[in-house]
Parts: sequence; C-alpha cells; structure tokens
Amino acid sequence: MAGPDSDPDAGPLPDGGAPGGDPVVAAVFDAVAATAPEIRAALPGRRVESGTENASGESVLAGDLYADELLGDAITALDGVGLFVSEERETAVDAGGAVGGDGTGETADGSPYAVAIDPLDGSSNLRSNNAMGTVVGVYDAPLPATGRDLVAAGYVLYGPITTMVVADEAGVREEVIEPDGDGGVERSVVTDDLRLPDDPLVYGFGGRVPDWPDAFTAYAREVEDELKLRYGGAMVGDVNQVLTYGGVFAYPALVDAPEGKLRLSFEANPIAYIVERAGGAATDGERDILDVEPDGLHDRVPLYVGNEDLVERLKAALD
Ligand SMILES: O=P(O)(O)OC[C@H]1O[C@](O)(COP(=O)(O)O)[C@@H](O)[C@@H]1O
Ligand SMILES: [Mg+2]
Ligand SMILES: [Mg+2]
Repeated sequence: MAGPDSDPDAGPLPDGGAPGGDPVVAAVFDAVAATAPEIRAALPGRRVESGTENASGESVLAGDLYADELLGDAITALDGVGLFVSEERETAVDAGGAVGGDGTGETADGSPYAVAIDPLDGSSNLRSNNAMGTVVGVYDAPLPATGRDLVAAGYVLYGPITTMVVADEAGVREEVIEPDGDGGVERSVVTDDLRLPDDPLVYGFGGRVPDWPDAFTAYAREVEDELKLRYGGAMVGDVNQVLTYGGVFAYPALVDAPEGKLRLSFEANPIAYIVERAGGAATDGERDILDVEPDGLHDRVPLYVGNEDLVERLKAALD
C-alpha cells in the first residue's frame, strides 16, 4: 500500500464520496463511511456477549449486533439496494426489491444490487482491544451468488486510525475516515491506486497448527522461512497487512473443518475481489474464490489470498 503522500491527486473527497463510478456503489460506501465513527464510538460499552448465536453457530457480542443494526438501517434505506444480507442474520432482508419465498431473494428491476456485510470482523478482538473491521460486498445478483457478481467490495479497519479500502472496476482506493465535529465525516484519499507490493514481507495463517492438513503445514514451513509472521486474529487487519507489505493471508481448510472458518458471501468474496483488483490472487485451494458456487448464504470456504506467486505455490503444494 502506498504511503500517505504517494499520490499527488490524493486529497479530500467531495460531498457524496468518490467522483464518477456507480452512484449506488458510491451511496453504499458513503453510508458505510458515515457509520464508521458511530460504530467505533459504541465499541467500549459493547464488549460483552449478547447471549445469542448467529447463523454460523458463533456467539454474538453486543458490538456485533449494534454494528449490524446501524449498517442494516443505513444500507436498506438506500435507493438502488434491493436486498441486504448480514453474517449476523439468518435470512436476507428485503430492502425495497422483490424477495423470493426462500429468503435469499430476487432483486428487482431498477433496484438491482444486493449488499452483504460482516458488520464486525474479528469481533473476538473486542475483549483484548485489538484491530477489527467491517466488510462489505455489493453484488449485482440475488444472493447467494458467486464473487463474479460483485461490482464493488470494501472494508473499514478500526485500527489506531479508521481507514476504508474500496475496490470497484476502476481500481482500489484507500481513505482515512474522521469525524468532522459536526455529526458527519471527513474523508481523505490516501491512494486511489492501491497495489500489492511486488516483494512480499508478511504472512498470517489462522487455525491451530495441529489442525492444519499436512500439505498446508509443509507450505507454511517454507513461507515462515521467507516472510515475517503477522497474525492479529481479524481477517480485515491481517489482509490489510498483506495489502500494505505484500505477502499471504490464509484461513485454511482444517482437518476437521474442510471448509475452514470464513464465510464466502460476507468475507471471502469481498476480500478476494479487493486483493485481485490490487494485483493479487485468491483461491480456495483449487479455484479462484470468485468462481466458488455457493449453496447457501452462510457457506464457509477456505481462503488463501496475497501475492500471485505465493498463492500459486500454495495451490501447487495442496495439489
Ligand atoms: O480466532 P481464529 O480462529 O484465529 O479466527 C480468526 C478469524 O475469525 C474471524 O474473526 C471471523 O470473523 P468474525 O469475527 O466476523 O466472526 C476472522 O476475522 C479471523 O480471520
Ligand atoms: Mg468476519
Ligand atoms: Mg463478524
């Protein structure tokens, strides 16, 4: 990722977000940027369990629910969004378009996009006060769909500063988001041409080492000889390190969980789209993540993303 002064055209965004591009996509990321300071401000009081489980059978924190509600309200209110799905909701929400009886919906004419979010990614980091994020995918199709139907994807990273990375057909942009002191946000572009560095430096792999299949362990042994370990337990934070320094992130297939942990619609597809637009690659071990055909909204998938040669080596190792 380029440094703050690297792009001579970088600077504050005009009202309404980035110029040009798809207006619905711009409106989605305007809404996401606008909620980011509110989500951040709400976290200190929401580090406790909510007492519920989500559709993936995971315990939900109060922060997960708060972010889900805030983002759900903001995104379903947008013109041009027909369907809203979230990691924290069992079924899809009709956001103004026609929704089919099975809950996964059909998007309506003139309101074609479906937005999928992981409201708080890495929320187990809330207790230990480490980085977390929000992941967003904008699909031009009813969900579940493949990542080929993404028209844009992005994430917010709640780190020492709040940043947002957005990828669409024009490329990948990184912004800093700050409250403007007037109830709104000030957004400044760090770069509008984010590219993975050619010389990779870091790796981060999830799951317990004894649970890794032997072929992945052998690959990891090679990689740890070449790169520095950077694993923080939030996909968004760990992928952001890969985008910044070059390298590889994986939440692999595990011996007892061949689908891994991460969810295709909310996590793997948007991250694969962003990394590929930034010049990298993403695979489930066999095929491009964006080609994985989903059966259900909450499907999981192994995810390996980063510099192309590292991902190609991984594929060869798992073969
Ligand atoms: O705690 P583990 O097993 O390392 O898992 C970490 C992974 O799980 C996640 O936290 C799952 O995301 P959620 O927090 O949205 O459920 C990823 O962000 C991260 O890569
Ligand atoms: Mg997540
Ligand atoms: Mg989450």
